[in-house]
Amino acid sequence: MQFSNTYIKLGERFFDPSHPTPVDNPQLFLWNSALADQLQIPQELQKDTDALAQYFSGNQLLEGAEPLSAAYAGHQFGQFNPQLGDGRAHLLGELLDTQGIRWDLQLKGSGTSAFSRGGDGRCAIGPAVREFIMSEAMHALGVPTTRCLAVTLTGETVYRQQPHPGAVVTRVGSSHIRVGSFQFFSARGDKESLTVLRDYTIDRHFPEINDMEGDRNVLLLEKAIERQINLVIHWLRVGFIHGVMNTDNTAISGDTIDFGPCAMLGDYDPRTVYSSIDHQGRYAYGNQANIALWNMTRFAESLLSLCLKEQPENSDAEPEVKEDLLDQIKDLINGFAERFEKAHQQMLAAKLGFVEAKDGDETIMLEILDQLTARKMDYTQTFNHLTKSLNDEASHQYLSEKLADTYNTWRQRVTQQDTDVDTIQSSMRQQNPVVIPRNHHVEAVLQACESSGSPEAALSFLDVLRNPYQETADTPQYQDSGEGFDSDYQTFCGT
Ligand SMILES: Nc1ncnc2c1ncn2[C@@H]1O[C@H](COP(=O)(O)OP(=O)(O)OP(=O)(O)O)[C@@H](O)[C@H]1O
Ligand SMILES: [Mg+2]
Repeated sequence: MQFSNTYIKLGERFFDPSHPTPVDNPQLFLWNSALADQLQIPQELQKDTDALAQYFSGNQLLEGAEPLSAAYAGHQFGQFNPQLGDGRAHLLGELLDTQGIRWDLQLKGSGTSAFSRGGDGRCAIGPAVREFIMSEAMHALGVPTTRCLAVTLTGETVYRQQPHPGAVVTRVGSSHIRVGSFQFFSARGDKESLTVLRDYTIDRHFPEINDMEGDRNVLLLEKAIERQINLVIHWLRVGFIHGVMNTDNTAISGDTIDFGPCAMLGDYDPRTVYSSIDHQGRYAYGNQANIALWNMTRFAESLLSLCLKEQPENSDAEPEVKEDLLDQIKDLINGFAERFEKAHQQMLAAKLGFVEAKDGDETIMLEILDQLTARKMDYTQTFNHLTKSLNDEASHQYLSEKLADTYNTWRQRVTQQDTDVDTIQSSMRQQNPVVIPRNHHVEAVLQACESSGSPEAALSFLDVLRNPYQETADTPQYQDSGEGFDSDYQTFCGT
C-alpha cells in the first residue's frame, strides 16, 4: 500500500495540516472489501480487523499518510461563505488502484480542524452508515459517486439533539476538489493558488486539456459542465435527490459527494423535497439541473480572474476580462440548458425503450410523466413495470388499468420498432432499476444498526442494492414504496 500525497504539495494555503483526533474504542463496523482490493490494500491487513479499526478511525496513521483538512469556501443555499473547509474530515493521501487510477482516501468524522467553526468534528453512526449505503447503491446503479471504504465506530458518544454512537467514515473519491475550492482562492484574490489549483485539477481529471488548443480556463469549465450534466441526468434517471447542492458539495470531478440530507424519489413529482431546511424547494428533484447550472456559473466566476487582459504597468484601472474568453464562457453558460435538455430527452427515451428518436416522442414522455404525478405513481416501480410489461402479463394488466391510454400509446410506439422486443427490454432494463435505496428502508436499516450495534441489517440491504438491475430472491423485501412514508419524510444535514 503506497501513498502519494500530491494535494499536500500544492502548498500551505490549500489546507490546515491537522491530524485526526484519536478515539476511545475503535471498532470496525462496515468494510468494503471489493473497493479495498481495487485499492490494493494488502490481504493481510484486510484480515486484521483490529488494525483496520485503528487505522480507519484515525487512531493510527497508515504508513505514508500525511493528513490535512482541505480549505474551501462555498455558496450555501445561495449565500456565500468565504471559509468553510473540512471541519470534520482529514485527507490521508492518495492511493493508486489496480489500474493506476489515483484515489483520495479521506476520514470524515475524525475530529476538529482549523475549519470546524465550533462543530465537534464528529459524525454519528446514522449519517455514516447512510453515506456507505447510499454511495454503494449509487455506484451499483452506475451513477458517478464518491465511495466508502469503511465505517468505524469510535466508542464515543456524539450529541445531535440526542446522544448517538460516534463513527468515522472512510471516503474514497477521485478527488475532493469542489467548486468551493476554487471560490476559496478567488474570494481572496489569490491568483497564484487559483492557477495552481486549476492546473492540478486539469492534470488530475482532464489531462486531455493539456493537448487541446484554446484557453485552459474555458476548457476546464466546459469539461466540468459536461460532467455536471451527466451527473444530474443520472440522478434524475434513478430518482436521486441530493438535497444540499451547495457549491461546497459540488465536486469538479462530477461525482456525487456529501450524502447528508439525500433521499430517493417515491411517487413521481418534480417538486419533491425532503430536506427539513429547504423551505423554498431550491434543491427539489426537478430543480437539480437549474442548480447545477447556478453552481457552474459560480465556478465560471471563480475562474474569471485568470482570464484578464494584460494591464499596463502602474495602471490602477479595474482589470477587464478578455472579451473573447468572456464570450466563450457566456456561450457555455447560456448553452447549458439546451445541452441538458437534449441529454434529458435521450435519457428518458432510453428509459422508455425508444431506440431511435421519432417525432411525437416528447409528447409521449411528457404525458407519461404528467400522468405519474397526477396519479401519484411510484417512479421506480412504474418504469420497472413498463420494462416488464413487454413480456409479463401482470405488469401489462397493471399498467393498462393505471395508465390506460397513455400506456397504450407508449406500447404502440415501443413495439412498432425494427428492433426485437427482447433487445428493447434488455436495453430498458439497463436504465430502469428493480430496486433503489428507498427512504423507509434506509431509515429502518439505520435504526436497526444503531439500536443493535450490529451491521447485519445494513449488510443484507447492501447485498440487494449491489444488484439494482437484477431481481434476486431477496429483492422483493426492499421494493415496496412504504405506503405514505415519504409524504412526511424529512432529512437533515447529517452532521
Ligand atoms: N460536526 C461537525 N464539526 C465540525 N464541522 C462540521 C461538522 N459538520 C459539518 N461541518 C462543516 O460544515 C460545513 C458544511 O457541512 P456539510 O454537511 O456540507 O459537509 P460534510 O457533510 O461535513 O462534509 P462533505 O461535504 O465533505 O461530505 C463543512 O465545512 C463541514 O466540514
Ligand atoms: Mg459538505
